[in-house]
Amino acid sequence: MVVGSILDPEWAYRVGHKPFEIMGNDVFLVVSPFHVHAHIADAEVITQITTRRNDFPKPLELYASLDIYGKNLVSSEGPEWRKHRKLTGPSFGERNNELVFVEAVHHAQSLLTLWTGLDGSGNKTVTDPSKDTMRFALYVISRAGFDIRVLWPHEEHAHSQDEVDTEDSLFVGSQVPPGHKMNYREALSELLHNIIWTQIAPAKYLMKSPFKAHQTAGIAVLEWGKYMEEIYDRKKNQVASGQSSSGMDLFGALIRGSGILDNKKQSDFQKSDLMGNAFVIMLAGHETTANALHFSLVFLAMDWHSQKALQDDIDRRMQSRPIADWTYEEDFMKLFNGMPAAVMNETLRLLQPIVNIPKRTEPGRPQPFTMNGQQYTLPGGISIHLSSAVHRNPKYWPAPSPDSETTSTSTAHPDVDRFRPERWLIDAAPTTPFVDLQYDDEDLRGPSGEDTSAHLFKPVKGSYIPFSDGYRSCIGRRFAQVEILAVLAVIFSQYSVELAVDEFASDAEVERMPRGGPERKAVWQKAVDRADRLLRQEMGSVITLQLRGATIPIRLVRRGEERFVFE
Ligand code: HEM
Repeated sequence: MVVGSILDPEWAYRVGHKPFEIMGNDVFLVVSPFHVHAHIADAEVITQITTRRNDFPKPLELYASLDIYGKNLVSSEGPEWRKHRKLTGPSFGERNNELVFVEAVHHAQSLLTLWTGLDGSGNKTVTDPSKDTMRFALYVISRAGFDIRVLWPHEEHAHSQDEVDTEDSLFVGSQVPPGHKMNYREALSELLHNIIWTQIAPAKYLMKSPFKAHQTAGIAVLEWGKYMEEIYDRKKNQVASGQSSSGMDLFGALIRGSGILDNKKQSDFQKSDLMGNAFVIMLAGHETTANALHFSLVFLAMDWHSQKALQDDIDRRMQSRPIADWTYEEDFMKLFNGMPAAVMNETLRLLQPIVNIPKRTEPGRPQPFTMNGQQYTLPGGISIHLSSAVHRNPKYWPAPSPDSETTSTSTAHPDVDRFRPERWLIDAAPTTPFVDLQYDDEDLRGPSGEDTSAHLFKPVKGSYIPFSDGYRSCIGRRFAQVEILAVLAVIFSQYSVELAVDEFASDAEVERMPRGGPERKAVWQKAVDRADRLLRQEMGSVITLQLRGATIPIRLVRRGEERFVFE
């Protein structure tokens, strides 16, 4: 069973820590005549790998598909990576988080309107919430990062063309603008869906292929490139004329930082470097966050007690102040120290968007490491997988107190494999003081501060790596945390999320079943079992881990109007 499982590249998501238990070790090698793979679920070893950047570089061949528009921060190593990190790093400082918070709150309300209707009554089935969370996260990064305002279809009528034309920012909506074949959102979403094809041929040849998927990929590559060109030209003119924009203004910062407009100096950068970075930040900046939001909603819909605890915690922390008064400065830390962060952390623990963080050793350069006081060596020229199974390694993840209730899926799964955000609340007092990594160059670092709140359970260093760790950790970690916590707070301060049960019973049938009674519970349980099966079996990664070929429909209902509450 284990041998069969580990041939699946995403086995760590499907079977968790089991193979390590059977092997009796949290590091094991899979050796074939062609290659050696090391799988690692030990926190101490993971920390050594993430902090020794030169000994354990990234396998760049895996990132080639991200180079469509140019080399970038994600797909480079060594001195080239330093160059890209220095260019992009300054845009991710603390001062930009306010903007991310504001945009996330704004778009969260638009998302709610889409899901609950203009009158906010809700209780309508959202068949594929992942599509909308993807749209939400794309709109936040577009505005916060690139000054592009994307209008939701239900909001387009509220913006006259005159208003749109006089704004400094670029407005894009569902219309296909002149000179384009796809709207902005379609171009990126088609590109991401079909990115694999970009590896077999350049866009202009893909467009001539008899296969629809190839043609779509080709068009999407060119379309997205055109949008980027337009944004670049617009920004270039703004920078050249000394205009400044608020917030991250990533493109502006890239143009200024690269010195590309400075005719007197030889720049280290080319336009393709700016395009390449803009593309990967847009991509990395929305798919991961969208998944985390989507899965948080589904997990909470399956677990009424955790959802209620979340709502109570948000009410207590935000004290029913109107959403319009929420600010990053006053409110982010409240959310980061409480149940909203516990929900976010637990979702990322169970469904880490990048299942195996890939590293390697250089050929001919074996690398020593220590584990439990013993010295070992990883051979040179091998692939290394920092396995998300470390997130389900029982030695790092104590169960929450037995009296923290759960209505979630059956207790058939071991605790460590279940969604229990309460496990993050078990040690509410700050434990050891936070010790930040020493970076040899401050410009190379991403966001400062802790991965998780000091007021919540503090995982052993290296045992919780949804954002990776060390030098090559996620530069957008704080961006993502601000965004996810803001949207969770907006949604759950007003609404509850439930699984839609349309497949099992009509609305009229549900209404006839007594509230809280066994008949209703049986229907709800069917929806939970289906969702549980899909989340455990039907996911796959193209770039990040997502549901593939199936959806888990949900409904948002006003708080107090829930249909499926069982004590
Ligand atoms: C829940 C949300 C997110 C998760 C779980 C996540 C996870 C990760 C992980 C695991 C890596 C390391 C990848 C590797 O080693 O191959 C990474 C890198 C990166 N992430 Fe994120 N990310 C998230 C959100 C974001 C956001 C919002 C942005 C930008 C706005 C972003 C931009 C990047 C970039 C540019 C890198 C490459 C950094 C480097 O190599 O120096 N990510 N992310």
